[in-house]
Amino acid sequence: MRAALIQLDGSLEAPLAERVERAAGLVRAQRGADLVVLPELWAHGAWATDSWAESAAPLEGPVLDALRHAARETGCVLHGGSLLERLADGRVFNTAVVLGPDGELLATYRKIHRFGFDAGEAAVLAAGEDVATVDALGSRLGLATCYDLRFPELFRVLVDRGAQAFVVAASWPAKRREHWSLLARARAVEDQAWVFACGQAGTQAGVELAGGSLVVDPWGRVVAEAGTGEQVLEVEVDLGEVEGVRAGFPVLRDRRLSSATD
Ligand SMILES: NC(=O)CCC(=O)C(=O)O
Repeated sequence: MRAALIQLDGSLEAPLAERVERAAGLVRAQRGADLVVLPELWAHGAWATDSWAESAAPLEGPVLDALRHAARETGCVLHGGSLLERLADGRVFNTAVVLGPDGELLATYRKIHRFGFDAGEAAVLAAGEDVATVDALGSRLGLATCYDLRFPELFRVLVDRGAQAFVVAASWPAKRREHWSLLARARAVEDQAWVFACGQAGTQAGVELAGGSLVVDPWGRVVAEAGTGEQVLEVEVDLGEVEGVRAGFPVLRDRRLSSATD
């Protein structure tokens, strides 16, 4: 299985339509990839909180359409990063979308853990309540977004639902870069699962972004890691390795406490 993580530059200088076309073009350029991943809120700006009120929109719209077309043209499973989804009742969620090779929407995931303590995302957005998995590429993928990476219980719930790989869309800041790679590896080791973690590069709304997108195998080894600039991180992996690791070193079987949610 070939994966391509598109670590976009987070600059918001170009108009939205241009940025969407550019991101879609980069997806289309990944012909031959089975899984393509975009970062968190790449179209709206994960750190551009002040403009969220005007840029949030219903999920069905031009950005999702562009992603659908790109997935179809590339023939890949596309984790389209996340979008600011406005509901009819006015609530806004940070919603990740996964599309199939025919452009069909396979899954959505509304970010459960909002970043910012009492400000930013935590003050402006509604919290998702449901975990999400998607069956694709002969595996079950569990979805998580950025700050979620700090909450191992979410990943345990995903494992209990059969997840063998986690796809994490993020816009992690440079000042906590060490946490990013450490947490991605920790989730891989403790859950014996693949981690595909796609971040952003550059500077956005005054925040320097970490880049450093990475793919971690179910043994906790980093098999591919991006630098700090815009980059497409390509890697060939065998998702089926999970079963061998879990059978050969069966720590998940030794659990004594069940996860808090079912
Ligand atoms: N967008 C985010 O969720 C940022 C998370 C973050 O900066 C952190 O966990 O640290």
